[in-house]
Amino acid sequence: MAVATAAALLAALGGALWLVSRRFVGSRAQRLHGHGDPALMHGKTVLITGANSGLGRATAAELLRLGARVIMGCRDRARAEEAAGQLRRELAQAAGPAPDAGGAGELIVKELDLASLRSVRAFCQELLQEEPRLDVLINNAGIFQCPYMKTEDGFEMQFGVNHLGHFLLTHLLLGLLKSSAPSRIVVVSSKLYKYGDINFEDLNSEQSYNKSFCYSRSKLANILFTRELARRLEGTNVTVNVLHPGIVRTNLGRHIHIPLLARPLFSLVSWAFFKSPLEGAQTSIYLASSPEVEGVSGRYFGDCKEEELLPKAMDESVARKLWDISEVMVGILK
Ligand SMILES: NC(=O)C1=CN([C@@H]2O[C@H](COP(=O)(O)OP(=O)(O)OC[C@H]3O[C@@H](n4cnc5c(N)ncnc54)[C@H](OP(=O)(O)O)[C@@H]3O)[C@@H](O)[C@H]2O)C=CC1
Ligand SMILES: CC1=C(/C=C/C(C)=C/C=C/C(C)=C/C=O)C(C)(C)CCC1
Repeated sequence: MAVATAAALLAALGGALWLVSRRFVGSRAQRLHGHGDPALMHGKTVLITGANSGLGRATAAELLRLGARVIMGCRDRARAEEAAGQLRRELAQAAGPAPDAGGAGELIVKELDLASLRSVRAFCQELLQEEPRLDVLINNAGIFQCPYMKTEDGFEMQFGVNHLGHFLLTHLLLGLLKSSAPSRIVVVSSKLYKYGDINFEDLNSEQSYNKSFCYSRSKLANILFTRELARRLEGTNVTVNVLHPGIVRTNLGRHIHIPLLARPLFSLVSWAFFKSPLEGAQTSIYLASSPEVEGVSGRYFGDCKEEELLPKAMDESVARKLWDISEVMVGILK
């Protein structure tokens, strides 16, 4: 009995030490790649969708630190202004009492609801009037496993926001990206694409709705979109790449129901095993800024390295068909 208790205590102590050391090591390894030049993004304009929270917020913070003019495309102005204020304060604190004048970038908040094609069009119209250039577009915003809902235009919400909203956004900004070339498009997908399929006969999930399948389908659509766009952009000096960030502690899981009593345990587990937003944002930052990926297009990345895709994510005929149907759905082609 005494031996069993001692063993249990030792195991608990060992586990706790391991968790703490993992966090300690993790915090030292938050930045996977050195951004060498602190003014790497000076003079560059970057648009990040969903930049008020999680990965988008961390990506905005880093690119701002590297000197970019960062446009935060967010659906809720109040939440976005609050995040922008915090980011500006963090930057000022990091700069200390004698900030390097002209070194850090600039943050601009703009309203963009990807669940509304009207909002996407209004956002782009304003951006095209105000911005002479766009060097990087980061399609980051996303919604995960929500209950069945439709966008303003009647699309299943996850497919509508994660794929179709970004599809129209990219289409409307492509001219500016081309005239700003060399320029980059970065698409945030997920490893969960593996469990999705593009079921063309029910893209709005009216016959049946499975929230996990629909999330995976939208993330597979992100990859097929990237590969088809890369093909169409050959020779333009505009590149497009897609990534998965790993499992990251963000607000994405807001629609997952966890019983009240289990939440502390879940928080502990996520604290120990999930990446921090800054760790999770490394591949987005890398693809947006690193000279290493200059000219690289149509590839899939994780942890700042290229990874292989399943055949279903490389199927050119599915990618073309999805492209054609998406054009009709967002009203580019009647
Ligand atoms: N966290 C993870 O483990 C993983 C995340 N990802 C992907 O990373 C991306 C970022 O997610 P993450 O940072 O984790 O999650 P968060 O929920 O923290 O951030 C998502 C962002 O998307 C915004 N958003 C949601 N719906 C809309 C909309 N209709 N219009 C405009 N913006 C919208 C949210 O705005 P608001 O704050 O107003 O809700 C928020 O800013 C997503 O594409 C997600 O699929 C992929 C794999 C794993
Ligand atoms: C961290 C965390 C949660 C979980 C989030 C999860 C599990 C998100 C997983 C997202 C993945 C794997 C997306 C892949 O594309 C909860 C439930 C909101 C509770 C509060 C803390």
